Amino acid sequence: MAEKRCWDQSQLRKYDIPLDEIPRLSVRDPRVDEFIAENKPVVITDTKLVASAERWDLDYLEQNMGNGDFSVFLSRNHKFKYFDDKKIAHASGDSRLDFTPPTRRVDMKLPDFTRRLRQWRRGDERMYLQQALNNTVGPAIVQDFLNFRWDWINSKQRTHSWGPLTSNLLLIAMEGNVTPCHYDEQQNFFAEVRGYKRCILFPPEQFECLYPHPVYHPHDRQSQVDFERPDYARFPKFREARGQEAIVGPGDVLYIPIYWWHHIESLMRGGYTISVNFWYKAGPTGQIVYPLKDHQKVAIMRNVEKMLVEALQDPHEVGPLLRALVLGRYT
Ligand SMILES: CCC[C@@H](CC(=O)O)C(=O)C(=O)O
Ligand SMILES: [Zn+2]
Repeated sequence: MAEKRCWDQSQLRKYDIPLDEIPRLSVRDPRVDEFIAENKPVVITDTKLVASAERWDLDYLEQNMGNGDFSVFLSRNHKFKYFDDKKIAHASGDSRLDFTPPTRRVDMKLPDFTRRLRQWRRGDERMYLQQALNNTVGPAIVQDFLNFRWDWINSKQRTHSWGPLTSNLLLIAMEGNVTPCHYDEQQNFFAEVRGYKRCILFPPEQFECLYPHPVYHPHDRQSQVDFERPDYARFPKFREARGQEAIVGPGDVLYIPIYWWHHIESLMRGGYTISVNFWYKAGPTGQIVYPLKDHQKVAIMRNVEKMLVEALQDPHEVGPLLRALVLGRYT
């Protein structure tokens, strides 16, 4: 029986990128573990992982989130491109780094956030609450958190020898908000609690099509390509990018494998969305097997960049040195 779809194509932003579909498998399907073992994305349904959060809406959160401060990012447009503010200071020695932060972070109490959300008018800065769940939340939220299906997710962590859980981010986005394409160095079970999010993923081997900022740059790990207005002159291989897409809704859990690129948007005209992610450190590398996997080569490239910036001090000398090393010799 065809699932009743709660969204339509008009709610998705238009990109000129060919997209395949990420498989959706029931939590009881044994192929789920095969996908995770192979570091391949999959939408897992019926996990009940965050079923205890099904009742989370703005009113409930306002009543029960306690009086703690929450990190809210503000943007003058719909994009919330992550940046590492520690790298601004470091790179500021490099005068030619013309970095202007695309968003600003403010601390807000939950009631302030929900009020500003309700009062939001076109032209106001968009908001995106992104806060690690911690012990400042109220007892009802603690109870909901403790009632997450830790048995299921802990069994996945064990089965696949992942490292420790590092954090659960509570994500409350306005409809239409976009987290532009980037990769993380952690395994991620991305649980959708409320609303619908469109996730576009690319495998690590598409590194050459997605042109990440240099490692020393505040936008390290983020793609330089603006999906809405790609600069094919600077990023010609972006034409070869081919993504995998999933629209996740309440109760869905998307496995975002470590080092996989992902662009995530809250559907337009879909109302605010609530997600909780589960980030895990990678497991031990174990036996090195050749040829190396693509994500291992990304890790090697990161280390080479870090070593060269450290050795040369001036990041602008890295390009010329690598060109001298490669051109006419390793080409
Ligand atoms: C700050 C993290 C945001 C999230 C994307 C999104 O839901 O907007 C993501 O990129 C991840 O879970 O890795
Ligand atoms: Zn991410």
